[in-house]
Amino acid sequence: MTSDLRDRKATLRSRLLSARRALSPEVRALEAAALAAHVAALDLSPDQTVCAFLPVGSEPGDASWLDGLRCRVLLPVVTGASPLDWAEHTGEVAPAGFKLLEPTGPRLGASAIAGASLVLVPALAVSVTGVRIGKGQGHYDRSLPLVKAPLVGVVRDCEVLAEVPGEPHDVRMNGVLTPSIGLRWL
Ligand SMILES: Nc1nc2c(c(=O)[nH]1)N(C=O)[C@@H](CNc1ccc(C(=O)N[C@@H](CCC(=O)O)C(=O)O)cc1)CN2
Ligand SMILES: Nc1ncnc2c1ncn2[C@@H]1O[C@H](COP(=O)(O)OP(=O)(O)OP(=O)(O)O)[C@@H](O)[C@H]1O
Repeated sequence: MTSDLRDRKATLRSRLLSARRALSPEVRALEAAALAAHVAALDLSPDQTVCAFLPVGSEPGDASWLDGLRCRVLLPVVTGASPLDWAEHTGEVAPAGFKLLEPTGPRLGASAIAGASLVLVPALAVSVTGVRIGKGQGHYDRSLPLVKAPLVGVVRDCEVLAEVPGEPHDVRMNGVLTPSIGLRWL
């Protein structure tokens, strides 16, 4: 990666994170309720698997959307600089690195993501052409090449941008899920 691209990504990340942290608890609660309603309206059957995530910190949404999915939900587990591991969402979580809450159940292995019908991907922003920028550790970048199902970036409405600096390893999102609009295919 060129230093110019690295700088542009770092500047964009810090701008997006500052804006996220400035949001009031009231706005966050309204967004979380809206996202939970949107995922509850997705037409998933109980035998389908969705890879989702448990929002933390200033991320849009909260734990309530996981139950609204009404199917088998897998949550990510960080295992260092390798693809993410996965475990089933049962409601039991424990604090983990990066201020995350991770599921405590049996680890299913990195390949579990390949069996998902849909992957909801945390992002700081997604461009209108599907380029995603995340927290900068490459965790999802290393896992998404294993997926054949649709990839949906979960962001705020103002985080769907005209352009996001991308690299060859960035796997494009097929859609975005935002609090005001819900699921939009790109
Ligand atoms: N909820 C959630 N789970 C996730 C991710 C994510 O982005 N969100 N990940 C995506 O790859 C993986 C974990 N990777 C992460 C990498 C860096 C940071 C991080 O820098 N956290 C900051 C706080 C950022 C904030 O306020 O939003 C910190 O620890 O200070 C978090 C997660 C897997 N699980
Ligand atoms: N498929 C991959 N295999 C190995 N390393 C990778 C892969 N994809 C990305 N990386 C490395 O991960 C680091 C972070 O990448 P990038 O800046 O694109 O993060 P990001 O997409 O914002 O983060 P994340 O995926 O954690 O949300 C970079 O150093 C990059 O080289």
